[in-house]
Amino acid sequence: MTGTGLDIVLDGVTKQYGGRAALDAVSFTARAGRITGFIGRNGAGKTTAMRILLGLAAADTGSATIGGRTHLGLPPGTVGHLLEPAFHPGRSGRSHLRIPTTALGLDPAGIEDVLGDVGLLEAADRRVRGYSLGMRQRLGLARALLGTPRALILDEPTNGLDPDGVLWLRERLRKAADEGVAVLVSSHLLSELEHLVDDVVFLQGKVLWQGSREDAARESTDGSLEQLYRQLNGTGVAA
Ligand SMILES: Nc1ncnc2c1ncn2[C@@H]1O[C@H](COP(=O)(O)OP(=O)(O)OP(=O)(O)O)[C@@H](O)[C@H]1O
Repeated sequence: MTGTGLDIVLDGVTKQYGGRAALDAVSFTARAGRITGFIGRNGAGKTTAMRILLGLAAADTGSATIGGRTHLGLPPGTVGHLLEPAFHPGRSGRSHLRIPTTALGLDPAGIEDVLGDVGLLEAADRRVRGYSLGMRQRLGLARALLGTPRALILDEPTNGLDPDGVLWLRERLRKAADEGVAVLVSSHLLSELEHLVDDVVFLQGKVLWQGSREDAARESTDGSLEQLYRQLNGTGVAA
């Protein structure tokens, strides 16, 4: 189960690293009850924006809020996230879920639910060192879905997933959005996002374009996100 949603809002966020702007006055809203695709080249600032939303990096100017509050001001467990997941290779998948479950005071039965959800029940007691890339990604998603998150922030969630995993994720994120959760998902796979998102934000340090999937289809000369990406970047090369 996921909880009723909260808008994810970046408002005029600028972030510089070594005098170069990774984000330049970036503003967008990923609305509750919708899936927002976050699209951009390598180095476009997607991860930086997500790190700022999660309180892992500080904006130089502007604000990053979820339901009107910064991440620090939210009750623990409000935001499920998948961002460069790190696991202890010597611990089992299940034990990686026990820690946040205890810390957040969640019902331990939820661990079995999410393990079943991501298809890791059989492998749950094996050490993560023996997991494939896709299994690690599933474990990261299980952690993001624990409890009743009201917003989901997922950086490249389809990385390493097999076709079953991709299809499962698509349905799971739609279910979350239908329950009112705000879902912000970055991906390099434009074709994957075609089938997933309600709204899109094209980022290249600045917001190049944002709007609904329907508006994107109207803007794109052939209706696809891939073509709109080409138009915005003035290039024949897709991400
Ligand atoms: N901690 C850091 N120190 C210095 N520069 C950084 C740091 N984090 C990000 N950057 C720089 O900020 C810019 C944006 O990086 P970011 O990782 O946010 O992009 P991205 O869109 O997530 O890229 P990718 O698709 O490759 O994951 C890049 O130029 C990157 O080198």
